[in-house]
Amino acid sequence: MKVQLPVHKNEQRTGTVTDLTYEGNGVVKVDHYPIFIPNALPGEAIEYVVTKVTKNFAWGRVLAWQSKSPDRVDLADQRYLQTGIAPLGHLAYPAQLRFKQKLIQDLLQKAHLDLAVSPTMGMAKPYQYRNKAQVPVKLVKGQLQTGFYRRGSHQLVPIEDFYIQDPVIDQTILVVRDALRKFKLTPYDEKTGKGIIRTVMVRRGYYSHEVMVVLITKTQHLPYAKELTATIKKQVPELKSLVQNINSKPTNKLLGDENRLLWGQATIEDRLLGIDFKISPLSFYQVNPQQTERLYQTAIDQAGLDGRQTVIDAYCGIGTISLAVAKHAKQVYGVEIVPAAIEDAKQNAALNGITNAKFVVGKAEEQMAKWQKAGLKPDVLIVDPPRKGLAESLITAAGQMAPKKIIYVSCNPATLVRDLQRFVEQGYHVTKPIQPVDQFPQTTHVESVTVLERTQND
Ligand SMILES: C[S@@+](CC[C@H](N)C(=O)[O-])C[C@H]1O[C@@H](n2cnc3c(N)ncnc32)[C@H](O)[C@@H]1O
Repeated sequence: MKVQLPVHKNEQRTGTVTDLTYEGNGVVKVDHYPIFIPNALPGEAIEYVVTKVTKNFAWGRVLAWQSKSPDRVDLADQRYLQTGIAPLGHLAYPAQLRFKQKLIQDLLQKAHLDLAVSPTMGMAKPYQYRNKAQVPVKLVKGQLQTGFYRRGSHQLVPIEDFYIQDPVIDQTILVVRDALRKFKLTPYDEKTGKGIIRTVMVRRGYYSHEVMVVLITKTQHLPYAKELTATIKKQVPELKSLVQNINSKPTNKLLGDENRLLWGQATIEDRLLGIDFKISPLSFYQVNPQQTERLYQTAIDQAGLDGRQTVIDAYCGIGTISLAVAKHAKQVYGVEIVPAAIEDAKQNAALNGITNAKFVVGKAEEQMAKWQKAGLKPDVLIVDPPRKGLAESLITAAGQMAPKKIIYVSCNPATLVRDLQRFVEQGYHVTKPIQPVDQFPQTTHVESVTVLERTQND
């Protein structure tokens, strides 16, 4: 039987936006049927056209505004919305912070969890914060360009000012782009498999100001390598490392496994929470150092350490939290699935003279069960999982290990709320308002810190 839908494709309608989705799209409802409309904000009356219809929802595009939200800001460049560089760039920053707080509140309410959420900790300057850029290189109208892909496509939109990146990184990308043009290096073409340059990656230490440039190539051979090096070195005074990374596979994966040092050092250094880190082209490193410090400091403060505790840092990555915690704990154990990250964590521990942090490669859920069987009794468990949240077996093992406190650093409120319900079943309860911290201003990402304590002592 054909379902009668309340709207049809290409229909022009008027409506009032009632909500903003977790992806930053406005929502207009027709008889409870939602239509998602980019660049439309709650409270706005709009004329729109329906662009796509499915059984449960539709998509639309704004044709005109009859009234605009007081929270709307005129984004100077619409390309930031089109590419997804700044999907909330049209929303005033205080409203972005409220949006992130409300997103967690709404999910808690849906799950019937009566918990408080503090106002989101924001940045004084919520742009130009990223310490790393990865920009594709493509031929556009016959000219080599750097920029960003249009949302949901591989169509390059040329961009010079990336708005949320350190401006020195933006300038460095232009130097590299112009050097590639000068020596007529060809961008890699996904369709034909021909061409040389795939992506340019630039990192700059927030405290150290050291710059690393990585040219990701399809081919082993990089023509004019000497000339490119000399040009980039001359025009980027803070350059410390210039690397060619070879990625010859037809893949969406950004980096290949092979690095060739073209000039300078193989790594750059920066600091986080007073700890020095060496960063190589393949290392994971947090992209908003200022807010990472606030996020992790919040987590560490909540752990209430006085030098006597044993702490587990599950999903420890390169050990940022573990190493910062080590100063305030008796012993720290970190587990992480990526071997290279654990290598970095060990090296960073040595670099900083930290001897009370042990790092293990493995799945956190399996390692937790092993530690539990071996009789490890942590006082505090810190978890900082990827978006999919915690494995149920980890929560069970945590329940059996019975740490007094669990600090949950989350980058996805939906899985956070699911996991909080499971922790309640394991005898834990949330003792403080959940603290959102804005790690990615102008985007829809929501990070937060939650403190759980054991309900009954056993
Ligand atoms: C949000 S990051 C944590 C970053 C870390 N706190 C840092 O500062 O480097 C999540 C980490 O979990 C790791 N991971 C993903 N699944 C895992 C698993 N099953 N067990 C252990 N680690 C895992 C990822 O490789 C990633 O490093």
